[in-house]
Amino acid sequence: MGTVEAANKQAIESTLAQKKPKVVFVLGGPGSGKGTQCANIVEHFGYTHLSAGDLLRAEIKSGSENGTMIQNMIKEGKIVPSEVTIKLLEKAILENENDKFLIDGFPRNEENRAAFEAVTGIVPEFVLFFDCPEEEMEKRLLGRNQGREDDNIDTIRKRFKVFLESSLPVIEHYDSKGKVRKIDAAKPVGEVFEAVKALFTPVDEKAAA
Ligand SMILES: Nc1ncnc2c1ncn2[C@@H]1O[C@H](COP(=O)(O)OP(=O)(O)OP(=O)(O)O)[C@@H](O)[C@H]1O
Ligand SMILES: Nc1ccn([C@@H]2O[C@H](COP(=O)(O)O)[C@@H](O)[C@H]2O)c(=O)n1
Ligand SMILES: [Mg+2]
Repeated sequence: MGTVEAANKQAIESTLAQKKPKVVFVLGGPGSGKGTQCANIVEHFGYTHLSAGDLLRAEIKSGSENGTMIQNMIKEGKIVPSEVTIKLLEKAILENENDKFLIDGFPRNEENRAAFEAVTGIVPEFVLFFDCPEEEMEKRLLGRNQGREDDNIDTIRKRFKVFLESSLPVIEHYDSKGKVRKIDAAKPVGEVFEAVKALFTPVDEKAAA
């Protein structure tokens, strides 16, 4: 890394440390409904939604030098190196005036988790975990129809394997710290959101209701 690049990196990290954003990680298997529920949380609770997958897909579209590498990784259901994804997340947090963020689909593996913590110093308020059987997730992904290159049966199977082998251990890590809020995501969208709402509604409002 050159001197200017290193100075820029340091400036971003110190600005981020001053901003002290409130972060909720939103995790769950592919197709468990993370994006769907994040949209509801944004509408009701004023968070900003940052999907790591969406940021990576936008990076491909922008024609960035990492675009081809990211596209190949996504096609194979593999996890992009942390430095790439963290840089995109840092930029998105700093460019937004909000101070509370839903970070969807990140951290996806131990490397993501440890690097994000080391680089940003941000510890999540809690981790929202959408628990859903594979059979249901597969059905949802095959019916999603959003033109995603990774929504085909071969890549879906690879994504499930990566979720089990690399992402579940991250959820277990946060569970051991008492940070995981597990939601039954196999239910209809409205019922899932009722369970989500209870987690975001301040305790005093719940008492008054
Ligand atoms: N509770 C639900 N019941 C039935 N269908 C759902 C439910 N939640 C989401 N869906 C549908 O399932 C598909 C996947 O949902 P969504 O994109 O929110 O999942 P995701 O967890 O963000 O997936 P990915 O990890 O691939 O980004 C979408 O077509 C969505 O409309
Ligand atoms: N932390 C992450 C998040 C995502 N990816 C890659 O993007 C793909 C799609 O992610 P979605 O959350 O939108 O499903 C995912 O399969 C990975 O290839 C990543 O590398 N790191
Ligand atoms: Mg999504």
